[in-house]
Amino acid sequence: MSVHELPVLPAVERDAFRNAMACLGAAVNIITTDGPAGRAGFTASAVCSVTDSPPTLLVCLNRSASVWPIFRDNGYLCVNTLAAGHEELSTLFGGKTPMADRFAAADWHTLASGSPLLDGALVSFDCKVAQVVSVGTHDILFCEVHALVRNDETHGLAWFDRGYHHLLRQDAR
Ligand SMILES: NC(=O)C1=CN([C@@H]2O[C@H](COP(=O)(O)OP(=O)(O)OC[C@H]3O[C@@H](n4cnc5c(N)ncnc54)[C@H](O)[C@@H]3O)[C@@H](O)[C@H]2O)C=CC1
Ligand SMILES: Cc1cc2nc3c(=O)[nH]c(=O)nc-3n(C[C@H](O)[C@H](O)[C@H](O)COP(=O)(O)O)c2cc1C
Repeated sequence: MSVHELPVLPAVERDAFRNAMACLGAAVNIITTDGPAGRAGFTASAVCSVTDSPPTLLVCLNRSASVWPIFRDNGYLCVNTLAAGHEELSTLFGGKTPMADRFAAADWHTLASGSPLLDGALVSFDCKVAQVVSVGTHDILFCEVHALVRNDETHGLAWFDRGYHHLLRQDAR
């Protein structure tokens, strides 16, 4: 049997990787949870669809974030995709602000899972965390979607080139 030698590839610097990732436009989301471990929320652009059967999305959360143990212990969360105009809220949930101040800046409803739904979000996904996989510094939370709330009147918000950009719906252009 022949042994196939795998190529040894060079490492990419962390900053070069981040500069490259800044070229990828992404939706901006506030991920929330509330339960026995308490209430928490953080801004995340590392969110994407995994499969529609069962409806599942993933959220990548840095294990060094202050909110990490709260999400680990509650096991339920809501992905609130931000709309145009939510830039300040996104920055507030982007770190280093006390949790009470983050939540005081907007209006919320409680979902079946107990997680806070952001009033005026473009769309909200109420989820149960079905599986967690650790890769490097982050946990990948695979989230089964159990309820949806859409707000079809608002425009979208994207994070691109380290700044916010409004995404207008077709009929508004
Ligand atoms: N996946 C993540 O954990 C992300 C974290 N952030 C955090 O938000 C702050 C501002 O970010 P930017 O202004 O976009 O500038 P930045 O230079 O820190 O990041 C540029 C891009 O690299 C990626 N990135 C940043 N930190 C990462 C991490 N720890 N792991 C994996 N990918 C990462 C993201 O795609 C980000 O948009 C930073 O503290 C950054 O660490 C931002 C986006 C994603
Ligand atoms: C635009 C933006 C996108 C972010 N995306 C992520 C992400 O996908 N995953 C993540 O772990 N942190 C992300 N962060 C950083 C977290 O929001 C931040 O670490 C979190 O609020 C916890 O901060 P704390 O430890 O000060 O509480 C992002 C920040 C910003 C401003």
